[in-house]
Amino acid sequence: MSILGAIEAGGTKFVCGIGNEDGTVVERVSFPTTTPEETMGRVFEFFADKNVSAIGVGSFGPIDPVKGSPTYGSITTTPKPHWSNFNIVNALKERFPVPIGFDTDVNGAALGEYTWGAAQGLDSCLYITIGTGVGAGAVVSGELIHGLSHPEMGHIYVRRHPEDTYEGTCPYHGDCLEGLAAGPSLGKRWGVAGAELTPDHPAWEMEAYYLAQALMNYVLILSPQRIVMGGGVMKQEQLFPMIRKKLQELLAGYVQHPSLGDQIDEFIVPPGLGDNAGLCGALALAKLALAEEAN
Ligand SMILES: Nc1ncnc2c1ncn2[C@@H]1O[C@H](COP(=O)(O)OP(=O)(O)OP(=O)(O)O)[C@@H](O)[C@H]1O
Ligand SMILES: [Zn+2]
Repeated sequence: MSILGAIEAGGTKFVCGIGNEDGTVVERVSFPTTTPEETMGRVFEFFADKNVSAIGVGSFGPIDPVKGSPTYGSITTTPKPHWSNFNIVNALKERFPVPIGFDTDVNGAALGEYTWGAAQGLDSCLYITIGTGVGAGAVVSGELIHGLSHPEMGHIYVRRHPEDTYEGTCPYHGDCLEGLAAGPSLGKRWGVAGAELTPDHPAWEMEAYYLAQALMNYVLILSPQRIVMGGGVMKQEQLFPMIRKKLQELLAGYVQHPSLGDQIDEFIVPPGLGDNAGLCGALALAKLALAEEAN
């Protein structure tokens, strides 16, 4: 079996790992994201003696994941200092002459859940993370979604909760989904970090209201067979039943399917790969790159 390399390239930290085609991670390291030179130096050092057959990168964005585009492989317009227009794929290729898979962190996580996790055996799934930001990726008919670039499903507009006067944190849109529902918005709205709010706090009803609206839009547009919800905020397990119920209320019976009815507990689920969802996602991108190279 081939040895595969995985890089979860986050805006705060990078996680590098080694694994195999079963989705098993055998070694991992993590370090803070500083400058591209320093951070990639540590990546090169980690993989130098690992003899990997392919490397997958699940990256923070926005990125250019469209093969054939002149800027394919780069992080494009990030406000993060030094990383704008940095081409990760080219940097890796210069060092390691193996297939490199590259996609958004959330497209990677969707592929990982589809390949080894909570969406195994299905044709489609959507993965959404509610963390420092909100992002979602999807597999549809067995393929990751790309287009002009990649979907940005965390920045959709949602109807405002009647009792919410908070302006929203998104630097681009103010009160888009990410602005109203990502982890930092909880702290700013309620004056206490999300992790400190008790499970019966009204914050969670509002949070579920926003997330259920987002899920309704994804159901109506993509019709995924399963929705996997991860990220720091979804550690609040009470959100799952609240989101399922609100989604059913919002859909109001318009889309008829058992997954939206009495089987909704299996439709909206936590990551099957747990806290490894991100790294396994990158591993799945490596596996895909290796398979594409063979074709
Ligand atoms: N138990 C918790 N309950 C509620 N919010 C939490 C909890 N744990 C973490 N958070 C919030 O989740 C956010 C961090 O999310 P996460 O751990 O997914 O990190 P991240 O990788 O930085 O996020 P992103 O994927 O957006 O880059 C913070 O805003 C934090 O306040
Ligand atoms: Zn936004």
